[in-house]
Amino acid sequence: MTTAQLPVIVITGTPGTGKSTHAQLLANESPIPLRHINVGHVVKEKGLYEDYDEEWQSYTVDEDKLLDELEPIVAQGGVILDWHTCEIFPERWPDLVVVLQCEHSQLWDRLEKRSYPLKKIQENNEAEIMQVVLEEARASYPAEIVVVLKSESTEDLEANVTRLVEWVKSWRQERGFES
Ligand SMILES: Nc1ncnc2c1ncn2[C@@H]1O[C@H](COP(=O)(O)OP(=O)(O)O)[C@@H](O)[C@H]1O
Repeated sequence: MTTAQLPVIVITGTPGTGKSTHAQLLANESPIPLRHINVGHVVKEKGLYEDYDEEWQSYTVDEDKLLDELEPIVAQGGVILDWHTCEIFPERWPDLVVVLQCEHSQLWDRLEKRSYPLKKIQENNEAEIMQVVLEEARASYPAEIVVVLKSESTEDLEANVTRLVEWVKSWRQERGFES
């Protein structure tokens, strides 16, 4: 947990479940400044990977370099870490871990629109059915900070972000910070 006056929120879930959409809307609607960090973009922009697999269209991330890059940013608080995996983040980092879920045939359609290779769509779809990311989150963080939210419609998105904004406010109030 950060000692900063602003929380650290991880938004995770299988690719396509809506992490970036949620993180951006939360950053826009939060009453206090929250910086949306798309971790995948940081990996690419800063070259924090060992390899790129053409066939799977995915990067093998250099986890040590990535953690070194993120540590000072996270230490300031007020960040939303948006990534499809969360287990590499140290347990002390997040105040809240949001796992987004989406019905798998809808997820398939979303991934198809991204022109992912078929096997990458299949792999992600199976991971969603098997709740791989949720298992990872539960294995890595205390149960009380892990929240599962459905992300299948605009109504879900809006309700989830409203709920997260309320959580941010109460997190600040509980610690005696003005909101
Ligand atoms: N709750 C939702 N309802 C409808 N469409 C959504 C929802 N969440 C995400 N989407 C759509 O699904 C696609 C993938 O969303 P994105 O936020 O990029 O996912 P991720 O960051 O998890 O890969 C986008 O086209 C987005 O508009």
